[in-house]
Amino acid sequence: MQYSLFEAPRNEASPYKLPLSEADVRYFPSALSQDDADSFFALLKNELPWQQDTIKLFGKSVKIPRLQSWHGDPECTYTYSNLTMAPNPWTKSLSSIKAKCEALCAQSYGTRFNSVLANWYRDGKDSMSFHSDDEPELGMNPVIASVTLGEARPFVFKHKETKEKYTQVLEHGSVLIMAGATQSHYVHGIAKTAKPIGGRINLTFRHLIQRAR
Ligand SMILES: O=C(O)CCC(=O)C(=O)O
Ligand SMILES: [Fe+2]
Repeated sequence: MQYSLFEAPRNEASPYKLPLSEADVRYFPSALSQDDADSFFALLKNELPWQQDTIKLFGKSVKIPRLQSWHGDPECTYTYSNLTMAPNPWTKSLSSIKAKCEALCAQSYGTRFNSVLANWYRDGKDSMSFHSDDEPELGMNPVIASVTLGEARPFVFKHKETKEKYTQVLEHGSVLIMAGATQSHYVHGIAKTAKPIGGRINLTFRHLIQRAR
């Protein structure tokens, strides 16, 4: 059977390009096989040193509504909402998922990642508020690869000027690549839900630029 361009099965070789103006976002629904996604979920859940960090918001200390773990090459210290994190080392699973993301990026961007922020959303009460990944150490127009394991959650983009929203459900084993001017024009986030849902791990692979000391 022949597929027309529009009926082509969604697979790793043909990402879905999100219909967002002034952005470059590609979605690979089954970048990881079901078996790999299942085993990485179980491994990472147990092996990463998850912690609930505290950030300063308007002068007040607040616990973030999820657990996090920051990993990367030794020089990759990261500052996020006044929180400075020294990197934990790469684990075998993280390095192997990183290689997969680099392969997906190879043709269009050639990005090599040197760090990853892991987030553990324990249930529907855990969330991430709207933000852009636009810290100076990410440089202009960063390429960020976001891997989802576990419960699928809606990922919402909101245009900074028009406020227009677009939602992509991020499924188990998927990879979403944000590139180009995406961070300049959009914020993104994961909302809370009252539905009884399971846990989700998200990994955002990043390339940090070293600042001159
Ligand atoms: O959990 C997600 O899908 C989003 C994570 C995210 O935006 C981030 O880590 O910067
Ligand atoms: Fe983000």
